[in-house]
Amino acid sequence: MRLRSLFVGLQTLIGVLIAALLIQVLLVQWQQVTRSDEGLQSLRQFKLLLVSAEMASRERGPANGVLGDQVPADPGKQERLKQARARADAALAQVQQALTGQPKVSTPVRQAAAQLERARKAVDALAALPPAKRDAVALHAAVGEMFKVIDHLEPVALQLADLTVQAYPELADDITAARHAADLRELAGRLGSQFTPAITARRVFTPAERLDIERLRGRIDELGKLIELRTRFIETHATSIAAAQTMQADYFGDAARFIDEQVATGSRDGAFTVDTAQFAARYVPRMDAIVSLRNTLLADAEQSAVEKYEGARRQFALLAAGGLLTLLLLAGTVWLINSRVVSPLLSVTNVISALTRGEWPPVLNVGSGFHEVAELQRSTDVLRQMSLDRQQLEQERQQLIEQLRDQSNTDFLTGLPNRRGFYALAEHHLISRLRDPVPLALAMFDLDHFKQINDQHGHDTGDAVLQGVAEVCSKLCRRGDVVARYGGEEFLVLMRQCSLEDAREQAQRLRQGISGLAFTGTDGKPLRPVTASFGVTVLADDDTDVQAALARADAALYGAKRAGRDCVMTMVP
Ligand SMILES: Nc1nc2c(ncn2[C@@H]2O[C@H](COP(=O)(O)OP(=O)(O)OP(=O)(O)O)[C@@H](O)[C@H]2O)c(=O)[nH]1
Repeated sequence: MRLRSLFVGLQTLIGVLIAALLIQVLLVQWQQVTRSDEGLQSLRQFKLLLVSAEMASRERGPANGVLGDQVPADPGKQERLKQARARADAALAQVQQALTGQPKVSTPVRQAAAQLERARKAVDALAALPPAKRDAVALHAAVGEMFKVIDHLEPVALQLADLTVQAYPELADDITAARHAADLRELAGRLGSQFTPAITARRVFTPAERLDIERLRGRIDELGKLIELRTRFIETHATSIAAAQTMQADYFGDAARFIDEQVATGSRDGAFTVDTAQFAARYVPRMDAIVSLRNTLLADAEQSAVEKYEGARRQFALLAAGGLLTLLLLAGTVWLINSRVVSPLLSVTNVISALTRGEWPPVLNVGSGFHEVAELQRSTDVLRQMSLDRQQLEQERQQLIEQLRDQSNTDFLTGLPNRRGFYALAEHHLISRLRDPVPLALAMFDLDHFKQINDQHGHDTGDAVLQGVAEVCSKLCRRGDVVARYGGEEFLVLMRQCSLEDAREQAQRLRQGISGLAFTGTDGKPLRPVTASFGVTVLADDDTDVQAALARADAALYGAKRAGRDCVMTMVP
């Protein structure tokens, strides 16, 4: 596997794993935030619900006042009832609005509101009768209708309390104690209502009233103990503990003693020393401590819930930021390792591979990696540079060899192939003849009395004559024919596709061309015409080299010299 693929694959895998883990953690944390938010909403709804139950409960006091009065009732009492009803309506409307979209809990609240309307009608109908016609049973029935309102609200309170505790288990004591306090306020109110008929008629309790009063007092005591137990464990909120102590002193101390006195009077002779208004003025304010405890417990619980909710949100934000930072760091690390380690290593590998294959190595970007990698790049670049130098030297050496070979095959004076060059070219022609059999002819010529030119006009003039002869012969010969200087003033012409007769004629043309040349001596006077003697032959079909043909041409040349020079002699194989 290639290094880059491995690297990219591994990094992708790690990135995906980290991202998956991060998403999982964020999801869990977000659920915590959502749960805390929902719990907080439930707690606030719970609070509103308890307030609305309290308001509905409080309405019974002024209702009792009107029911115990003349017809028409005292305007002050009627006004108090009106205000109490308005407060109850407002509280119920508020809780109904808060519960919108939650049919499970909003329906019972709606039913409670409807029940309250029914109870009010019953109260109003009874209050319209003369006092003599308002018997105990009718009064009980009217007040009972009002109690039913609370019966509708109680399960909702329980449900909202449960939802709150599910989100905030640590607030279980606060919430339960608050619920107990609300129940206590309700029962305390009901207890007070139990005295109204007896006090109004200044009579002893009926057995049913006595039973209800005792039952209520028993439940009230029980709730008092439960509240004490719950609040004992609430250590974080000193305000709640203080409110609980105040409630114990106010209600279970002062109010309980007052109730004891009234119970004793109602059980003994019914000679109450207070009327209903005085009873209410003495008793009702003591219940405020219960409401205060409930409110304090809920306020403390809400404060804790808000803190926890904010904490969950903060933690989520921290986790999200941390996760994002981790991913960014990972991406940065990947980029850094890729650009500073992997890529430089791959470029070094490419260079070394090219070097080992003997190819031209690619350019290396030195210094793009970390210190150690850059060191490796520098070393590799030195190797690369050395290899380039070596290859350049090798090229130059090859060029030099070529040049030397050319020089060793060429006559430096005339530029014609020398003897060595002639043999090489002749061999090439002979090899070609194996594939393509064509007749080859050979002419050898020698300048006549050349020594005299040297002697009379000097070597430079002799050289100029040799160059002039070489030039005219090259011009007169066809392309592909070989004109060479065999040595001294002796030349060779190898002619392709040429019979002996054709060769002889070509030799004549060359001879005439040479004799037609005009040279000037060192003294500025023209030289006498230069002539040459020619020996011509053809190569035999089975000749594998030019030696035999050279010997015949030489012999024919010798013949031409003996025949008086400046002529052409031929010899057949
Ligand atoms: N200037 C010059 N002279 C050369 C060169 N090579 C050979 N020679 C001269 O050519 C002359 C050849 O003389 P010979 O062999 O006696 O021949 P010749 O004088 O031409 O007489 P024949 O061949 O018998 O006609 C010598 O004097 C050589 O020194 C050269 O490259 N330049």
